[in-house]
Amino acid sequence: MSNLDHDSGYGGSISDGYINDGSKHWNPGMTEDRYLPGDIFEGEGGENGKRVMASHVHQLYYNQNRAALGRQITRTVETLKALQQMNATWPAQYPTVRHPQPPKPESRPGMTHSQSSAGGSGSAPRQIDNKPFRPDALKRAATSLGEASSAESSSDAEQRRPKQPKEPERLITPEAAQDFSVLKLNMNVQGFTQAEIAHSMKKESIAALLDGKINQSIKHLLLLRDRIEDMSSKVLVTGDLNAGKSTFCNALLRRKILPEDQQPCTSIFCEVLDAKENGNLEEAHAIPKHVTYNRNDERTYDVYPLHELEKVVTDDEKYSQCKVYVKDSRAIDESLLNNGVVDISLIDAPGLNADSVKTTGNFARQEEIDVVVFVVSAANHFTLSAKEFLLEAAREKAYIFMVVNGFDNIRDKERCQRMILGQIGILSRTTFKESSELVHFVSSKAIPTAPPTGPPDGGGDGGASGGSGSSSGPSNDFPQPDDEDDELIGKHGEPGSPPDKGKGKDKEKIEDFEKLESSLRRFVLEKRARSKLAPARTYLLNVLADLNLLATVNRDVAQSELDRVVGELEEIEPAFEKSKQARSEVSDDVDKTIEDTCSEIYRNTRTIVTNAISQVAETDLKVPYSGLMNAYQYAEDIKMAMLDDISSAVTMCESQAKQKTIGSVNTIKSLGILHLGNDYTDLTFNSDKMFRGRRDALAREVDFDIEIADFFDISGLWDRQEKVAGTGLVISVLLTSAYLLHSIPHTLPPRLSRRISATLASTDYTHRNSLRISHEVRKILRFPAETLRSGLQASVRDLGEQREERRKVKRESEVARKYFGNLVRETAEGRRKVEDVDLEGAAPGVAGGYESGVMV
Ligand SMILES: Nc1nc2c(ncn2[C@@H]2O[C@H](COP(=O)(O)OP(=O)(O)OP(=O)(O)O)[C@@H](O)[C@H]2O)c(=O)[nH]1
Repeated sequence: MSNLDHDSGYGGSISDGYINDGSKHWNPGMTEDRYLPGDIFEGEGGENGKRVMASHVHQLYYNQNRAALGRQITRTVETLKALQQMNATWPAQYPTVRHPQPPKPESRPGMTHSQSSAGGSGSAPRQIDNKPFRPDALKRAATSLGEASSAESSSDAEQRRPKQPKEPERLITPEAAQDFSVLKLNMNVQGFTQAEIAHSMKKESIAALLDGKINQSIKHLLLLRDRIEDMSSKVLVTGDLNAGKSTFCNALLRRKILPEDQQPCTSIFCEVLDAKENGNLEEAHAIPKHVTYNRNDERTYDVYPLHELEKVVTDDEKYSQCKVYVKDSRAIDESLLNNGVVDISLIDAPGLNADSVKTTGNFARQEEIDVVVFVVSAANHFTLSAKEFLLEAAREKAYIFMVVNGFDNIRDKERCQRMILGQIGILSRTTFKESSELVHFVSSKAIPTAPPTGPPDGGGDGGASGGSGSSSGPSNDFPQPDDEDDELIGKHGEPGSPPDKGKGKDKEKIEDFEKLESSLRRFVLEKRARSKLAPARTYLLNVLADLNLLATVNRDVAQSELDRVVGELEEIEPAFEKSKQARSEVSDDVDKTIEDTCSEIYRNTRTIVTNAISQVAETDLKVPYSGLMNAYQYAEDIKMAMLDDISSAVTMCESQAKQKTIGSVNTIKSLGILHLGNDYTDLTFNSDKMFRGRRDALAREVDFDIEIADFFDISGLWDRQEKVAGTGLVISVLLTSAYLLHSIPHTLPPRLSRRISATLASTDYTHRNSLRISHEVRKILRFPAETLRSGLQASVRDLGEQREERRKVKRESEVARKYFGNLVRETAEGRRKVEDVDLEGAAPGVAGGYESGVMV
């Protein structure tokens, strides 16, 4: 305060000589702040000087607070926008879950973990280490409370976390959702709690809802910023019918702008604004009912000159309200409208009665109304409507500025004060407590006013002479009191006589009114601080608390996700490598199995068929020889028997190949089961179907006619010829013939066998059949081999995809954990800053100043 005594607080000291001539001008270029009342230096030690100083300091604090809140709003909007982006890539969890709170041993239920996994792997994982690898199925978080009843600290909970990656932990309580105020999601489904609905919803849907909430919040914050940056303040003047509201407004303006009448006349809301807001043009804009006013659009109002205002204010049929632009050329330290600090507008409301009390109550509740001034007639006290209004308004606006008007009419002033203050005590305790600042007993009519059209008379110096304004002197037109106890000056028997003639008394009234004015000014400034800054402060505190909770939960969720995927990766990585190795090893094994099987079958078939062909002559074919007559048939039979023998050798080879194939199919199958487990697709293999397509048409192939030569062993014949040489020709012929006929069963088979063998050799029969059989086996084995190979391939691919997906989740979770970790810090920091914005006890010498009634 000692500094303040010497320093304006705006960066320039008094000795800078800005305004040391005491001139009542302000210098807008000097600082950002606009309020610099000229009488700031008048009597430094005087009460007025201190009051002015105090409001000066108040303004300084106001600007500091306003700037701090404005900065925080900007920062919070940026934070929300960043959260929206984050939410798009990493859908934020809506905390129906409670993150581990600092331990509250008495009440806290044991925590149960559940999760919603971001997993979502597209395909089933494969077997790892011969045991099926099955990450847990996706789950949404579910409400679960209190399995264990004993208390548990966060670090206990931390330690309790299983080493193996299981479900990431979520600590669920539906109450956490209740902790939200601004970002609370509106999920109303009858019969379900918010938490239940949240749990049943997809993460993305919740993220989308949250996104909407964030948008709303950003919009609201921007409105709040506009509001705190708005330099205007609206003062609603209301009160009973004929209490003198219009007269009071005129007195504040020092001009008779609003029509005053003995009878109730104001029937619409009249807002009086500085003409500067209307291009310095004095006029009234009457706004027809159901039209939204836009000063720049003349279609939205009718223009009236000020002296015709009466026509407008009484016409509640056509108009709903009117804006009255007036010039207020009083000095900034005197003028309420043009005060150099805020653009104040006065709203003269229609008098209260049973019909209007609701409308006015609603009007007063509007956000833009910073201050409510209640005008009550000193003679009439509070009517029923007044009481109803005040009780209702007290709920919204703790303090009401009370103007007890027509005090000039009261003879026993002390008694009147006592009675009215008593009533105020009942109607608004808070106002009563600050009554020295908030309750003023004045005579508005005693304040000199200039006519609506004429120039303002320039302020209260001497203009109060005779107690009359330039256009309307005090009169006895003030309503007569109902209360018999009230004693009115100029009452019965003195019609028309002024209530007070003494010049000294008028001066007193003017002083009282001026006191009211400076109180009102302080009150407007302070209330403005509350009504403009408090909503921003409260909202910021709420939104930052919500963000902090959201961030804390999501940081924990991100950490859990991270733990989970890191654990899963520890299993997947080696499984993936193993699976890749298995793929190539098994592929080689299978190739080898097929190759070995086929070559063995080829070799085996070749040996057997070759043997069969070469040995067919020695085989007992069991074909009876029934003499020469049937020799030809015999030869045919022998030939067929030989071919059958060879065919059955081939058939035997085929069935051996079948057996071999079954064995190899089983080998491949066991390889599949070994490496793919249950994911191995087993094919049904029916060996009976093998070798059915191509019948061995051997008989057709060996299609030669039996020749005579086949029956004779020529070389044997020549041997014989030698032996029988010397015997007679006939005997010789006979013997030879007999020998030939006799030797047919011996000579025919080798002969036929040779021919068959030669024919088969010429068609490469053995090789062809061996090849055919081994080819068929290869063809059969290729199926399970291919299935196994593609199974292994799929396993590698799946594990690779799983690995990639987990890696992605890991990366995202790391980003999210970091982001939300920062957000936790940022929002806590932001909240502290906003908490530091102290709107209650702001300016020293102002806050609490009402208590004593003197600003110190
Ligand atoms: N004696 C005396 N008369 C006053 C005072 N203030 C207002 N009046 C008179 O009271 C009557 C009503 O004043 P208005 O200002 O029209 O009252 P109001 O509350 O605006 O009336 P409505 O808006 O119509 O309800 C007028 O005749 C004023 O001259 C005052 O301080 N003393």
